[in-house]
Amino acid sequence: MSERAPLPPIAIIGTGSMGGAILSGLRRPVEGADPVPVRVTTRSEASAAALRAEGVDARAIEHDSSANAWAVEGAGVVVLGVKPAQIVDVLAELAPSLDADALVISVAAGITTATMEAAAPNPVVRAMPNTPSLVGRGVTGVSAGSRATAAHLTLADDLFRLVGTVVELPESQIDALSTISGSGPAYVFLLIEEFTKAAQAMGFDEDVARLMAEQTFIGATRLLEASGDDPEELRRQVTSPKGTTERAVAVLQGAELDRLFARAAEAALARARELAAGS
Ligand SMILES: NC(=O)C1=CN([C@@H]2O[C@H](COP(=O)(O)OP(=O)(O)OC[C@H]3O[C@@H](n4cnc5c(N)ncnc54)[C@H](O)[C@@H]3O)[C@@H](O)[C@H]2O)C=CC1
Ligand SMILES: O=C(O)[C@@H]1CCC=N1
Repeated sequence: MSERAPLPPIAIIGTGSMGGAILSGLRRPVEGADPVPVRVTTRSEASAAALRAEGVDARAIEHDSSANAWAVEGAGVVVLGVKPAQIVDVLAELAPSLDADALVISVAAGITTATMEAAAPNPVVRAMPNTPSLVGRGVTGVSAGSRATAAHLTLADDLFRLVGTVVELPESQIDALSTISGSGPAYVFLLIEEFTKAAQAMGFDEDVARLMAEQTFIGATRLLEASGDDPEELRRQVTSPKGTTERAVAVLQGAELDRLFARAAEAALARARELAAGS
């Protein structure tokens, strides 16, 4: 996360929530390191203009139909940040413009390296990041396709290490990782939303309710990180015997919270398989 490995020029095709998070990580200044040259594209001219206003080399396909070809010209790494259903078409369209050794990295849910390899002759890596990459605290699973060498995988690792932690794993586990760390920030934000509503139901104004809910989550996760203790031990420290927390935790466990999380992850996995099948 701290040391920046020298990276070749990078193109990001599709700079929305996830592509934008990766872009922000890449643009964070690192002492003693030159900025990584990055070209990015979006569909709409409005979002490309907003990026240009922040100093990003951005073009929109709506405005310039050759924008994607421009972005990949001379790029050593091409990150595909478009929707899963667009990956094959976008990659096939890009194929004639790609440098032969350019590494293509897709972050799309469900789309396999075999599917990408059928669309372009380049080496491919499949990655599953998450939006905390925006603040350098992402978790990214990476898996190499059949044409990618160890050096290509290292390149993908180096790129995603700039925006957080990287886990190398077999492609058969990428969808499962996605159900936990890829989607996980949404589960956390949902819990904060529900926690806020519970505070409002107790009579607090929305501002105070949000402050209590958000700062409690942030404080608890900082404590988890700083202490190095297990979450179970930290929970025990809050749960006084015969106290108030014990009652609340009993309600949550009585609602089979464990099964609920397992079911949610299974639902996400099933959807990844649908996306892989093109639906
Ligand atoms: N949002 C998330 O937390 C995560 C998303 N992903 C994956 O990232 C990909 C993108 O998802 P989001 O960022 O959420 O979607 P998004 O809708 O925010 O971003 C998609 C971007 O692609 C651009 N775009 C559409 N067609 C294009 C084209 N032909 N050429 C160039 N740009 C084009 C759009 O303008 C937009 O900027 C998906 O494949 C998703 O599975 C992966 C991990 C986490
Ligand atoms: O919801 C999705 O399909 C993407 C993949 C993981 C997080 N967002």
